[in-house]
Amino acid sequence: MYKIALACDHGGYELKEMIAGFLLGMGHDIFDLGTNSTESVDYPEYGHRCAMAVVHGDADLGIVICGTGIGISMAANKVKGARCALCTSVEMAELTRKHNDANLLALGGRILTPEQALGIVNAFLYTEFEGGRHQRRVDQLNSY
Ligand SMILES: O=C(CO)[C@H](O)[C@H](O)COP(=O)(O)O
Repeated sequence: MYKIALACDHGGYELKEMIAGFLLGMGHDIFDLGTNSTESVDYPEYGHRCAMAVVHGDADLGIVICGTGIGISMAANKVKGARCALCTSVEMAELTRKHNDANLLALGGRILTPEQALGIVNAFLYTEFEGGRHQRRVDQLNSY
């Protein structure tokens, strides 16, 4: 079971709440970093907050959500050690775990259906990093 940090802006709030329920139902711990309503907020603060929690070991993995997933993934990736992947398909979620050892997943609350989002989250949580040649590349990412 994982401890998973969650953060969103107003565009991702409804999807965050649904994912939180899904994760709790599967027995994971969650670390909810907000926002906690549909009132307008600025996504950089939330993406940064979630990535800091993961990089500092307060959570095993993070999930960040804004309207598109783009801005909040940009914010998360500003944090050294964060490897945040914006995914729109199960295949992308599997490949970013296998190849990039992504430690944060970004989703678009205005882009994905709830069913698509849960499939992506499930794939992200249950796919392992393959290591090997990919480790060398992740090491390069981590060195910048
Ligand atoms: O997707 C996003 C960033 O990438 C934001 O959720 C979006 O820009 C918010 O827009 P608005 O203030 O019009 O609700």
